[in-house]
Amino acid sequence: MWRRIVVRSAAVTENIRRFSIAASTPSMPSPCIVHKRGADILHDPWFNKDTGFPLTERDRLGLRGLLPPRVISFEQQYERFMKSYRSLEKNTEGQPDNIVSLAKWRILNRLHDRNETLYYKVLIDNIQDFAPIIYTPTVGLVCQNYSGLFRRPRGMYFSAKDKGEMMSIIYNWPASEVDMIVLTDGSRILGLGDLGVQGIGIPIGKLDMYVAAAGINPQRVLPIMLDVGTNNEKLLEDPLYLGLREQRLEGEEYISIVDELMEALHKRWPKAVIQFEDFQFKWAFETLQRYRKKYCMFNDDIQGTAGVALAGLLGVVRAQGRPISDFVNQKIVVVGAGSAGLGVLKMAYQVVSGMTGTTANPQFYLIDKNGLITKERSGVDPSVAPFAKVTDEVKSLGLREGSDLLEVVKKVKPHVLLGLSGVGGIFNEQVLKAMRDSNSPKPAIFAMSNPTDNAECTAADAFKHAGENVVFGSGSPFENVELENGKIGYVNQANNMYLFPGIGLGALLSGAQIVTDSMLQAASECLASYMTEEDIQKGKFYPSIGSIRDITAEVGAAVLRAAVVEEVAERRGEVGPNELAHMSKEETVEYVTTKMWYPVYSPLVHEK
Ligand SMILES: NC(=O)c1ccc[n+]([C@@H]2O[C@H](COP(=O)([O-])OP(=O)(O)OC[C@H]3O[C@@H](n4cnc5c(N)ncnc54)[C@H](O)[C@@H]3O)[C@@H](O)[C@H]2O)c1
Ligand SMILES: O=C(O)C[C@H](O)C(=O)O
Ligand SMILES: [Mg+2]
Repeated sequence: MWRRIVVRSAAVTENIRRFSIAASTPSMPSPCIVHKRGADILHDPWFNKDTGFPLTERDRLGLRGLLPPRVISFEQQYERFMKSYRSLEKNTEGQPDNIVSLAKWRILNRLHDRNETLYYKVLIDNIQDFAPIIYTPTVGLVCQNYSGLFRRPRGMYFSAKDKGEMMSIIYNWPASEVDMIVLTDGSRILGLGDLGVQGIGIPIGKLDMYVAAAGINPQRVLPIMLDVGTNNEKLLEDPLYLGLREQRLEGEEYISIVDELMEALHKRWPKAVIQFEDFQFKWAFETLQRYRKKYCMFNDDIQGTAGVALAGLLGVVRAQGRPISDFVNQKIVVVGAGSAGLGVLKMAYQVVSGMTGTTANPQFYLIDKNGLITKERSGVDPSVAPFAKVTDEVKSLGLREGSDLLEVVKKVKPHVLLGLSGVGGIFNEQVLKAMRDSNSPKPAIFAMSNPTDNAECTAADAFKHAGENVVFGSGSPFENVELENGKIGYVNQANNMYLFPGIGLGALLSGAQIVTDSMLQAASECLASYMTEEDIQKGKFYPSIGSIRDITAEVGAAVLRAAVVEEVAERRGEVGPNELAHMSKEETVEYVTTKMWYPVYSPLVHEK
């Protein structure tokens, strides 16, 4: 017995040592095997280096004569791209925002289609500037115009017509290894509604963030659109619409097609993590329940958003100068009882129960398009029911079933007003002024709906009407606000981008069979504790997007550790749960960091 333990821990120590060395020794990029030659390489964005191919490589790969003779370094290519991007910015000055954003998206997309290594290098180094183009909010505009913008396919497209054949279609994907999959059916794209096949832009944007923030190798990501029709009449009538021109599948027909796709994905890539994204309410919860114990999957809108919002809500308590345990006394009004709003409330209830050791009945209020939700409401969805308020409780405040937002804010006087309704401007002047009159020293306003026009209020309006003392977060980026007192009103981007890349990365590296609640909680706690007291006092609850790779490594490590503790981790390559269990927190972060892909030109080695 003793002998076995000693032998095992020696091996563990050796593995940890090897990783520490790997982390600290700068190494040559590993060679990359390529099964093609000549022009085929130039036309493959995974391998293409444009004018960056060294002469020896041109010789080896049959590229001589196919490129101008001069070799341009990676750094020079980078500079050249950035120069053309900056000149586009200058040339489009004064034009409408949408036109400028789309022009920026086009130039980045062209690079993405041509040379992925350079694309991800510019993306990572300029994430602050480029995230709003390849991700929220511009990605919404791209989805709305997708059929017109379409030039080249990206990812896989499955449709209702593929039923019965998905298991074979899946093998049409050229990469033998896939780590991260983001899947949508296009039914609730941001706050823009049903965009059918055009919703493919969302998985593409999310996976770009996976590469940029979590260092997932872009050769191992797979965006998927499951086109089961659309109920969007405008799209159905559009002769250039690229999806199925029929109404969405419903009921058993719908779920059986998702079942088939999930089975096919699992069969070919059993270790891949699958993120569900932008599914309409009725299927978001149903599919999560159906698959979360069977596959390594999570729903970003429900679970990723919850963790990010919770980190913000705990930040509000800290900003008020109260101990975290005071969270149980916070009055929070959540506007929007959909996938996102319910996800947030569910996690917030769990935290309160954890803190109080009892079944929670906190002062959290839920509003949907029909107003305040109470037990009196008939026909409430079972996922909403636990958050409906007891009628007598709201009566004592002078409220009733269906009370409107303004009334609720006036009577409840919440510490936090959190919007996940998809309705732009719903936090209007009156509502914001009512927040100013709440008793909180630092009222918090989270206008989390996307894209920008769907935000419940703008940052400027929040500071103007609710007072310069407010703390503010929004799903889409807004500029910081110059306040009349000469200070800066800080804008937090309260977006699930701060968690989903780390959740996916941690799940992947731990080899987790499933994504558990404690892995998700670990992610949220990690984000919540990332900000210093000084940051919090300045109203900063989330890191700046420039540090997204750093926070993602931390979140990834936290998720990985939770998976090991919960014993859902499995060996993936040379490091298994045993070795991971023996790593300190710092070693885990270091391990996760060494596993992140970074864009450099690897020497290409041809193999038949
Ligand atoms: N910031 C983030 O990270 C993040 C994450 C997920 C979702 N979101 C955004 O949240 C929004 C909602 O997403 P979802 O998946 O929950 O959508 P959903 O369709 O599931 O839910 C929307 C909810 O809003 C309610 N609603 C509609 N009109 C309302 C009104 N006038 N007043 C009050 N409530 C109203 C609906 O009744 C419904 O309960 C979207 O805009 C999405 O972009 C943001
Ligand atoms: O995509 C985003 O920016 C966040 C979120 O997943 C959403 O659906 O709005
Ligand atoms: Mg989403």
